[in-house]
Amino acid sequence: MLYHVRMDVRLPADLDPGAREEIVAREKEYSRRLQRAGKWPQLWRIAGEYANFSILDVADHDELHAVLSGLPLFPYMDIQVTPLAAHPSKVTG
Ligand SMILES: O=C(O)CC1=CCC(=O)O1
Repeated sequence: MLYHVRMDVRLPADLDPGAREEIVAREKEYSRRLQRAGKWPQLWRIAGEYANFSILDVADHDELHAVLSGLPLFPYMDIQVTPLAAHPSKVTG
């Protein structure tokens, strides 16, 4: 199943710079592992914001929740999920 996900990152302004660097590095590694596995096929920065639009390709809502709640930055994110269905006018092939 495909999901459109918006993630807004809201790290505390007073977060220790070393802790910030460490959690962002873990986030990068976590997302790259999922990208290589084909579960995170699209990742776009929203221009001018510390936020992204992503497309996640996972089995179901439960796997989506597991992926999102496993994000190192999950405690510092606002997340909006939109499940995607096939559009009848889409040309395929
Ligand atoms: O920087 C972000 O938008 C948060 C994020 C999600 C995956 C990643 O590598 O960073």
